[in-house]
Amino acid sequence: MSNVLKNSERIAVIDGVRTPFAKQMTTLKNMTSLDLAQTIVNELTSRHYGIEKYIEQLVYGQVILNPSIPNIAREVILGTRLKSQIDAYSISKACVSSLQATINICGAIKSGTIKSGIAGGGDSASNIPFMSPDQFGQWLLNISKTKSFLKKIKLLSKFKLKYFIPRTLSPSEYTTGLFMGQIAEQMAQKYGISRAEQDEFAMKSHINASQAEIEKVMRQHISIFFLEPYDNYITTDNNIRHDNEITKYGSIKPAFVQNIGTVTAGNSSVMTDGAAAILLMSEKKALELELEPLGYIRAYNNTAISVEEDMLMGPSFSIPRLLEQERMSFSDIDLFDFHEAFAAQTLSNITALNSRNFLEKNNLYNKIGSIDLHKVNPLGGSIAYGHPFAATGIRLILQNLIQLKKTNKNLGIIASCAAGGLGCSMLLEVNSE
Ligand SMILES: CC(=O)CC(=O)SCCNC(=O)CCNC(=O)[C@H](O)C(C)(C)COP(=O)(O)OP(=O)(O)OC[C@H]1O[C@@H](n2cnc3c(N)ncnc32)[C@H](O)[C@@H]1OP(=O)(O)O
Repeated sequence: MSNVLKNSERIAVIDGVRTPFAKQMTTLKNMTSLDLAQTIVNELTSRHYGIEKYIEQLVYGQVILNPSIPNIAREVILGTRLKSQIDAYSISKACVSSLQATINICGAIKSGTIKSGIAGGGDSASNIPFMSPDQFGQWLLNISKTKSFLKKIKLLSKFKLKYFIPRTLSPSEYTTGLFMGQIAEQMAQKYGISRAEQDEFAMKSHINASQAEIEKVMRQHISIFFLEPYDNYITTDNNIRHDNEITKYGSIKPAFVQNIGTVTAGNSSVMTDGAAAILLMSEKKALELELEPLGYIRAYNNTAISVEEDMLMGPSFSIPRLLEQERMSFSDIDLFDFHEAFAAQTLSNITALNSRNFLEKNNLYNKIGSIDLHKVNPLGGSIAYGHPFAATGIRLILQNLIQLKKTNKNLGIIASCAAGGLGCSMLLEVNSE
């Protein structure tokens, strides 16, 4: 599924902000997903005096769903300074959730339904809902629906101890039952990505992110985050390593396939808490309000592939389709920001994109040339920052636009794989006028 937004209809990214990203069960552990979402949307809107009256819709993505808050987007509206008349809905699309939230707002703007909206996404990996087994719920329902006292007693006697065994978020893919890390191992084997290459790539992610933090490249777009009881605050991501030695990476044991595996804690993204949001507007409305956008969303592509093998290869299908739509090749693109679920997954995608064989075999547009690795994730990626699933897409958009602007460049591509064989890519453009 593709969409090209013609120049005259570009969607302006007015501004964006994210929380600092924090490793699971660290500084943000006491913030629920809703706390993170409300805080970040409040922060975004408070940066633009009077903007609330122009916002017409909010779409918010989440992966770790809380059944007691089925529409978190609406709770964001009701718990912030935004008008209760603003439409809001929530979506869940694995790691591309906030990219899909962005695409939905773009679609609503393009169709003329709205002129301005907020897209966001985030997850708290520290606050995972635990559920009772289904049989426990049915047992309780049966008891409550039974009118006869004797029958109730009989049902009570059928209680089983296993009802106390909680179920929670599974780190494995539902259909195949495979862990994401196992899938990354499978891809590393198929695309010939060695452990040394993975470690090197992961270390580069940390080195680049560390440098970006020192240079405060993203500082304006990372909120100062006050921690309850509000006598303390954080401003930086806490997973970035500033002391990188390749020998340390090499000494970490495989995490998903014992002994012979190559995917480790060092070359994987970690479970993370965080949220992000962007303010989107039609180009015309932005001009009318005399707002200077960070940049524009020019086109995007959503792709789905099979889950049996290579499940995290979505970008390798999505990007050629995006380039074909735009009649472009890699040499036209100044900067790439790819989600790094695992070094093995990112490198497998880059290898496939650079392989004429792969493109031809999959009937993909093959006049795309090859990716210059120096243009990939120059500010670091998910391995260093962490990966609060539904926030990562918007982190990619922000990072890409800020770096394009800083380096006086114009066009960027961001891309992410997602569980379920999904992939999404976007073509971004800075305000070059
Ligand atoms: C969902 C989608 O739609 C698409 C996707 O994105 S798929 C990806 C989804 N995400 C995942 O699957 C999460 C993958 N990651 C994980 O499951 C876990 O991080 C993991 C199993 C790989 C590791 O977990 P863990 O064992 O708790 O790691 P952790 O304790 O932090 O690190 C282990 C050791 O390595 C060390 N280490 C980690 N990174 C290091 C680095 N960069 N340099 C040096 N040492 C490092 C740690 O210090 C630690 O050392 P000690 O044992 O001495 O303390």
